[in-house]
Amino acid sequence: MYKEKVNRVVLVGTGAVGCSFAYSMINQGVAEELVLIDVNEAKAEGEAMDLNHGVPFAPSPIKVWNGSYQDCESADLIVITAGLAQKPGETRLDLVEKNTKIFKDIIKNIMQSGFDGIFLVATNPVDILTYVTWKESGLPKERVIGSGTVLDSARLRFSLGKYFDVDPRNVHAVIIGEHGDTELPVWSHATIGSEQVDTVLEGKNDLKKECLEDIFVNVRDAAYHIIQRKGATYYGIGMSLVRITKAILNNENSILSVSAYLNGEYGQNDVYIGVPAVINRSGIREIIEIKLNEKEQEQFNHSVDVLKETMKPVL
Ligand SMILES: NC(=O)C1=CN([C@@H]2O[C@H](COP(=O)(O)OP(=O)(O)OC[C@H]3O[C@@H](n4cnc5c(N)ncnc54)[C@H](O)[C@@H]3O)[C@@H](O)[C@H]2O)C=CC1
Ligand SMILES: CC(=O)C(=O)O
Repeated sequence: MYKEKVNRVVLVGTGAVGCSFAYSMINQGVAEELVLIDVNEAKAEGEAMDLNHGVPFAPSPIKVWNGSYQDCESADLIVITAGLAQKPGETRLDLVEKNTKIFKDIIKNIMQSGFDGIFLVATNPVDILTYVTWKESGLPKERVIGSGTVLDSARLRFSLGKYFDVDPRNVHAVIIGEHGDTELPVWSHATIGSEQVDTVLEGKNDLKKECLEDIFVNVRDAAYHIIQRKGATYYGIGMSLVRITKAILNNENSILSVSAYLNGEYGQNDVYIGVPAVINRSGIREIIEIKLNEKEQEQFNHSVDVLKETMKPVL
C-alpha cells in the first residue's frame, strides 16, 4: 500500500515572528504539514484559517491547522517563536527570566507527547533559550538548534552587497557569537565573490576600511533601529527560519551560522552560541571551526562569558 511520507513542522508561537515563518513556509513549499500552537488558541486558529486561504496559490500542497501538543509526537521539526519580545530600549538579554519560565513549560508539554525530532529555537535571548531547550528536552545536542546569527549574517551580506553594489548572494561573510550586542563579524574570512574583502578595498581608493566598521555596527544594532520604528522585527527572521528548515528537511548539508552547543570547539565548553555549522536531516552534522585571528578570538570569548554570566541565575 502507498504510504505517504510527509514532513510535519510544528510552530509554537503564532505571533509576528511565527506567522512570518509560517507564511514563508507556505510560499516556499517546504513541508506537507504545518501545525500552529499558541497559548492564545483563538489567535492560532485565526492564523490557520487565514494562511489556508493562500494555499491554492502555494507552489505545493500543504495542510495547515491549529493543533495541540499531542500533534508534536510525529513532528519532524518543532520551531519555537513563543514568548516575549523586546520593547524599545530593552536588550535581548533582558528577556531571559520571563522567557526561560515560558520555555520550561512549553518543552515539558512537547516532550510529554513523545516528540523525538529536531528543535529550532528563535525566541530571545536565542542562545540561552536554545540551551534551556536542550537541557529540558534531554535530546542530543545535535538535534537542538538555535537560529543564532543566521539573521545577523544575512543582514551583513545584504549591507555589504549594497555597499559594493553586488548581489548579496555572492557575498560570503559571517557573524558569530551571541545573537545580540556582543556578536562579531569575521572579517578575516569575508569574501565578495572569491576575493577577500580587504583585497577588494585595496583596489578602490574611495572605499574606506572604517566603512566596514560602520556597516557592522549598523548590522549589530539593526533590531534596535527597526523596533524603534515599527515595534518588532519579523520578516528577516521568518525567512531565516525557513532557510534553516529547508537545510534540515532537505538534508542539504548547508553551512549556516546557527546557535550550536560547543564542546571544546573554539576553546569553549557548555554553551550554545552562533558559529558556522553543517546542517542536515540529523540536525547539526558538525561545527566548522574558522581560524579566528587573536582579536576575533578575544571578542568571541567575551561573548561566551556574557552568555554564561546571564544564564547563571535562570538555570
Ligand atoms: N532570533 C532572532 O533572530 C529573533 C528573535 N525574535 C524573538 O522572537 C520572539 C517572538 O517575537 P514576536 O513574534 O515578535 O512576539 P509576539 O508577541 O508577536 O508573539 C509571541 C507569541 O508567543 C505566544 N506565547 C506566549 N507564551 C506562550 C506559551 N507559553 N505557549 C505558547 N505560546 C505562547 C503569544 O501568545 C504570542 O502569540 C521574541 O522573543 C523575539 O525577541 C524576534 C526577531 C528575531
Ligand atoms: C529582535 C531580534 O533579535 C532581531 O531582529 O535581531
